[in-house]
Amino acid sequence: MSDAIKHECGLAFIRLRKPFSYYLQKYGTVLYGLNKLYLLMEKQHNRGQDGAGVASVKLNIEPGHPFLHRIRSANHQPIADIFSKIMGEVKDLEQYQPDITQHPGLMKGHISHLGELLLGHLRYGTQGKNLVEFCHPFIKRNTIPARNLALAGNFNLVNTDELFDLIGIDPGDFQKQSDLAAMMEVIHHFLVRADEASPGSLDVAGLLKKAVPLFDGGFTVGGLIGNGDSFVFRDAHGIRPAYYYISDDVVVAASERAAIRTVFNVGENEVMELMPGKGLIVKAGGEVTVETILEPKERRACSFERIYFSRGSDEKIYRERIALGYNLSEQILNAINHDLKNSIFSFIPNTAEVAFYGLWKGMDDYLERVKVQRILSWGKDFSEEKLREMLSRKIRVEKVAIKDVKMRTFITEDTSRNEMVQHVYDITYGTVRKDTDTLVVIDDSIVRGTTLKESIIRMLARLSPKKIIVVSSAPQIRYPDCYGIDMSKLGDFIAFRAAVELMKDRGKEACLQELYDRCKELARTGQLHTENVVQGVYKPFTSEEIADKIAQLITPPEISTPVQVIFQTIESLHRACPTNTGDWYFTGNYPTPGGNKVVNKAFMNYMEGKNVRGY
Ligand SMILES: NC(=O)CC[C@H](N)C(=O)O
Repeated sequence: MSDAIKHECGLAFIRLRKPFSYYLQKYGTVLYGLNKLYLLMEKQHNRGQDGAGVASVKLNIEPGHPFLHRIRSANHQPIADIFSKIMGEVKDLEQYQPDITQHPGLMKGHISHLGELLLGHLRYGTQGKNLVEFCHPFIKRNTIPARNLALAGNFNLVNTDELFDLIGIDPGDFQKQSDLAAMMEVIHHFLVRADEASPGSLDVAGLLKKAVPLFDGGFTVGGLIGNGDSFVFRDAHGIRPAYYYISDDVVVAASERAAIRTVFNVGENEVMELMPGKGLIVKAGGEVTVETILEPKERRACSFERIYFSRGSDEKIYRERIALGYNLSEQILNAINHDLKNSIFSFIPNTAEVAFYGLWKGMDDYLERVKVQRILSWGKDFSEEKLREMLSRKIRVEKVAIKDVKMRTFITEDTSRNEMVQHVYDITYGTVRKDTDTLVVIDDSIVRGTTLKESIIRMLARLSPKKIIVVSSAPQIRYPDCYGIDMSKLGDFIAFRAAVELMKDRGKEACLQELYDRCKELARTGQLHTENVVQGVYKPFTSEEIADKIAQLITPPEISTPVQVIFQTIESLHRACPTNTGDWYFTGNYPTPGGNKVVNKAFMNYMEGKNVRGY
C-alpha cells in the first residue's frame, strides 16, 4: 500500500455467560474475558490508529455501586495503554493481597473493568477530531440502570444534523461534530421510552427497531445497557462487516472473522456473519437472539474490506486477494507483449503481497500453457537440453521495493523535504537489467498517487528499467466514501484530477461549470440526493484514457522511463470478491440516499475551493 487509505474502525464485543469463578476454574484466570478482549482488539489493530476504548458493565451489582466503566486512549499505542492501566489495577491489589486473583468476588468488586459485558473499539475518525474525546465507546449515565448506555461502532452517518432535529435536541459544539454523539442521543431517547413503557423488562429489539431506521449510513454498532442487556446491529445493506461466535461460555462479535477465529481458536463455520439488518441481542440473563432490526436491502458489503482493510489472514479474504491478482494477468500480459523473459514482477509492501502471489500464479499458468504448446509443437524434434531449457523457464519475481522510513515532521524546509520524501521507499539494487527489463509492480490501490510520484516511481526509475508498469488490485477510486472510510474529498483523488486534466486537454472545462450549476440547482430544490452529478465528470472518457492520464500525473517531470498504470476492472473485482459488491467509490452507485448528496456536495466543495468533507 503506497497511499494510506484511512483505515476503518474495529469493534470487539464479548459477553461472558458464566460467573467469574467458572473462568477461574476452567481457564485458570478470572481475567479470561479481559484477556480475550485484549487479543480481539490487538488482532484488529489494523483497523484504527487514532485511538481505542473499552467499556464494561458488571451484572448483579448492589445498588449504589458503580457498574459501568469506560477507559479511552489516543496514545501512540492506545490498546497497550488501556490494558496496562486495566491490569495495573490488578498489580496494585496484589501488593496488598497477593492471592487476590484467586478470589473472583473480590476481583469483581475491586477491578473496575472486570465486567461480564465488554465492548472494545479501535478508532479511525471519519468525523470530528482525532482526539481522545471522540474515541468510542461513548457513554451516557443515569440513576436508573436500564438507562445507562455505552456505544461504539464502525460506521459513518451522513444525516447527523437531521438526527438531532428528529429527536428535538439542540446539539452543542462537540456533539455537532460527532455521528456517534447523534447516534447515542437517538438510541438513548428510545431506550428511555422503552424503559418507561416496561420498567424491568426492556424490549431491546423493539427500541432498536425504532432508532436504527433513522440512521443513513453504513454501520456495525455495539452497545451495553446498564441493566445487563447488550446488542450489536448492522446496516440493511451490510456495508460494514460484522461477525459473531456463540458458545456456552461466551458471545463474541467483531469486525473481522479471522480475529474471532484466532482468539477463540474456532473453525471458519463456527463464526457466523451477522447478516445485513440483523441485531445480535444478549439479555442480562445470557439468552441470545438474532433479530431483524431493519428489513435487509440489496447486499452492498464494502469491497475495500476484501481488497485491503481486513486482514489477509482470513481464509476467504486470502483467496479473494489471490484472485484479484490473478484476474489482472491478462491485462498485464498484453501490456508486456507476453514477453516474460524481459519482465520482472514485484509488489509495493506490504498489503499488496497476497494479490502479488495471485498475479504470480496467473503468470505461471500462462507460462505453463506456453511451455506445453511449444513442446507439443516440436513433435519428436527435441533434445534433453532443449527440453530442460524450456522447463526451466520461470516467472521472474524479485523483492524490488522496500518500505523504509516514516517521514518525520522535523524536516520542514521544502527542498530537503522533497529529497527526504523519496526515501519513504527504497529499492533492491541489481535486480533489473538496465533498459531491458520491464518492471511490473502491484499495489492494492491508488488514491492520491502522491507516494507513487514522490517516492516509488523515482526510486524504481533509479534501477533504469525499460518501462515501469504499476498495477492496482483495486479499480480507479473516483468517488468519496461516506460509510466509514476517511476518503471524502474529490480533489484528493488522482482519478478525479486525471478526468479534470483530460477535460482541460480537450477544451471541455465548461463541462465542470455545467455540472456545478446542476448541483446548485439540485441543492436549491432539495434534490441533491436524487442523482450523482459527478458521474458526468468521468463520462466523456474511457477507463484507459483516465489510467493513461494517471500514469502521466504520477510520473515526476525529470523521469524519462515510460510509466503505465493498469487497474482492476469492476467486473473482475466482483468476480474475485463475490460477497462484497459494495463499489460506490469506484462506480458512484451509492446504496443509501445520503450517498448522492455527499458526492455532489464534495464536488461543490471542490469547485468552491473548500477543503472540507462532503458530509
Ligand atoms: N471509521 C469509523 O468507523 C469511524 C466511526 C465514527 N464515524 C467516528 O468518526 O468516530
